[in-house]
Amino acid sequence: MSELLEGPLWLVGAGNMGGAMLRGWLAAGVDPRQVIVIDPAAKDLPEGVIALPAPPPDGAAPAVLVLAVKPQLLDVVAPGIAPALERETLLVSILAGVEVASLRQRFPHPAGVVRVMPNTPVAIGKGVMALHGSGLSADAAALAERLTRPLGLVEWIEREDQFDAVTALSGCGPAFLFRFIDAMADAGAALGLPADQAARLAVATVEGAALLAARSDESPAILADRVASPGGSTREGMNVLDKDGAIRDLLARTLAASARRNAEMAAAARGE
Ligand SMILES: NC(=O)C1=CN([C@@H]2O[C@H](COP(=O)(O)OP(=O)(O)OC[C@H]3O[C@@H](n4cnc5c(N)ncnc54)[C@H](O)[C@@H]3O)[C@@H](O)[C@H]2O)C=CC1
Ligand SMILES: O=C(O)[C@@H]1CCC=N1
Repeated sequence: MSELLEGPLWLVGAGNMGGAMLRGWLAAGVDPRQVIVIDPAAKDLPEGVIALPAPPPDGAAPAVLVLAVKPQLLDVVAPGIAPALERETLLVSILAGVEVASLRQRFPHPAGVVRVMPNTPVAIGKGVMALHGSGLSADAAALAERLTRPLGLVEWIEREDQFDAVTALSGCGPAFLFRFIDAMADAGAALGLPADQAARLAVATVEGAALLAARSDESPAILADRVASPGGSTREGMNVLDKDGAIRDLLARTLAASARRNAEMAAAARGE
């Protein structure tokens, strides 16, 4: 048994996000034999992890149940899983837009429920995990922390109604940044660089800038000013990004669209 986990963890759905969390946990020292993946189509599972198409027939409940299927599949998986859980099982859901009340409706036994909004960099321990708990004992909250800390930054979110915003910012955020990296690389190639070299430069520039921002006491605005010498070339470029609030407006509309979609998924899970 690892120190992270004292009983079995069932992972329902081991696709892009569930699989990334699983790799993060194993890298953090979880014993693969403590994990049961319940996913009829799981691919490329790490060695030692038990994979089953349905809950194990022995009737033993898991210590932790992690729900990681598409939100639209909630009502497909819940009837098969819910009866196998007990009051002490910690229910962890990463389903975008599915509220605690909607989870409790489908999974009535667990006392403690945690909504987690992760992102894919958890696979390398550099993720962001936003947590919102309901009915958590001190032990259950500590278990949720132990499980998420090795995967990256953990932030507890007081109000569940802030989850759509968190999802848009840090849950969806990696995809927006990957688009930004591609667009920067394409722009460099359009100026005459070989495409593969432009791609390497773009990734390394974003990596370095993000690490510098993370480690610096200065705000990103100050760090940007440090790059932009007065009358120099950075200022000319930033003038394009800043014209009429172009980049702020673009990101405000991008996050608002994602948050809106989350709210729609929440309504669907409420049966509206
Ligand atoms: N991909 C991401 O970056 C993030 C995803 N999420 C949430 O994670 C959840 C999963 O998303 P992804 O991993 O991207 O989707 P995915 O499609 O990659 O993975 C879903 C997995 O569920 C499995 N599955 C399908 N039917 C099943 C069933 N009846 N029983 C058990 N497993 C079944 C599939 O085989 C697949 O492996 C979603 O609810 C999403 O909102 C949350 C944060 C970030
Ligand atoms: O696209 C989605 O619905 C999920 C939520 C956050 C990232 N992926």
